[in-house]
Amino acid sequence: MAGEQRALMVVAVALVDHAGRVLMQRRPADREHGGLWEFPGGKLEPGEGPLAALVREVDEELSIEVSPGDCVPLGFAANDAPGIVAVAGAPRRDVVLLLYGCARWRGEPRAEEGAELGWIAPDVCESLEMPPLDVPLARLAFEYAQANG
Ligand SMILES: Nc1nc2c([nH]c(=O)n2[C@@H]2O[C@H](COP(=O)(O)OP(=O)(O)OP(=O)(O)O)[C@@H](O)[C@H]2O)c(=O)[nH]1
Repeated sequence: MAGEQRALMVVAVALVDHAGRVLMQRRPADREHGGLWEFPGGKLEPGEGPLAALVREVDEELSIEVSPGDCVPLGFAANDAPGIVAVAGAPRRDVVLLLYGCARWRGEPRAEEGAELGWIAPDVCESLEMPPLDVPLARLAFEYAQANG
């Protein structure tokens, strides 16, 4: 329906290496959720499907190439679920975050300007501060990393 308010759809990837670590990105300090560690990704553009958005976002944010066939849906999180606590100062809106796992890519991941990248081991994950929807998805990411790293 015209003018209907829909949830913001965001797609993200858990890239895993052979040591079972997961690539995470620290958001630039001056942005929403600044300083928090998240799975790389971003918003779907109008008319775009989640896999197309994922391929585009990893190219833009990490300068790497992934094939849709190498990306496995791991799960999703939405902020109307019980237990999801918004970060102070973040706008109130419905967001759905779709997480994919991926163990194959071309190129060397590079951080975009102002961001930082880290290969995160499972034992370090607990100590990272993340945006609310990335928190429940981290468990799925590390399970995938353990099975596919
Ligand atoms: N990963 C993640 N993103 C969230 C959560 N909650 C929430 O509002 N978002 C928002 O979802 C959007 C993700 O898209 P994005 O990564 O392309 O956004 P951005 O601010 O980096 O880039 P932009 O300049 O395109 O807006 C951001 O506006 C982010 O703040 C969450 O819990 N996890």
